[in-house]
Amino acid sequence: MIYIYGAGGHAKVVAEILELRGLAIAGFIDVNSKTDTLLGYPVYDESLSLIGSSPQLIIGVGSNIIRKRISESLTGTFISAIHPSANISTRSQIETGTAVMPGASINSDVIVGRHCIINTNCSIDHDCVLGAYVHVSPGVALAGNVTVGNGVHIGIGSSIIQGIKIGKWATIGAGAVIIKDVPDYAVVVGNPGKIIKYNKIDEQ
Ligand SMILES: CC(=O)SCCNC(=O)CCNC(=O)[C@H](O)C(C)(C)COP(=O)(O)OP(=O)(O)OC[C@H]1O[C@@H](n2cnc3c(N)ncnc32)[C@H](O)[C@@H]1OP(=O)(O)O
Repeated sequence: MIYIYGAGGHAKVVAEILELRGLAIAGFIDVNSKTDTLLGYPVYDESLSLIGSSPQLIIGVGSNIIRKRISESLTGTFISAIHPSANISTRSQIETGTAVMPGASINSDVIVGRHCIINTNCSIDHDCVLGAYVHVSPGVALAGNVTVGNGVHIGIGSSIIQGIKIGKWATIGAGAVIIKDVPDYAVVVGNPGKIIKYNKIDEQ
């Protein structure tokens, strides 16, 4: 039985992937939840230590920094959730805790780190390397050999040309076109992408 940490919209999508995979869901865990059930499963507000000593779980929270903090505070066996319609090269590698949404394509020799979100209908082309806690939003296109640091959010519908390096905890705005490397923590918007500010992230 698998617990999904979080009980918002992203958690619902993760739950439906697990259902399609035939995996049994024990319920959701969310200390801030306003409901007792979600999608017909119980929502618990107690800590995992009360539920079991070594549960299977996946973090269904959209915020990259919150996924990082939760993953570091929990003990258990993290699993991945890969939608059956995702096209994933057998030569690519997806680390534990990562969710891959419907229609996502991941081509040859890609590495995707732990606790990432590879969202609906995005494409990640050959030889890309993504760190941990990355969110690739719906409809994003990463060309070949793109490197993405830990905690990066790549906004919906954006495009990154081949060989680009995106620094850790950077944000790429919705619809941006990235043709130059992006420094750590930078927030980049537009076509061509320009830095508008820097994220202030406490990584601890
Ligand atoms: C299934 C799902 O829902 S997955 C979630 C998908 N969601 C996304 O991809 C969201 C991506 N987020 C964005 O694009 C955001 O607008 C961000 C993160 C880039 C910026 O957000 P904020 O920090 O709140 O910045 P804010 O809204 O104050 O905008 C700052 C300036 O940048 C401009 N700007 C913001 N986003 C963009 C964008 N995507 N493209 C062009 N310009 C933009 C604003 O117009 C504003 O300009 P101004 O100062 O001239 O008025």
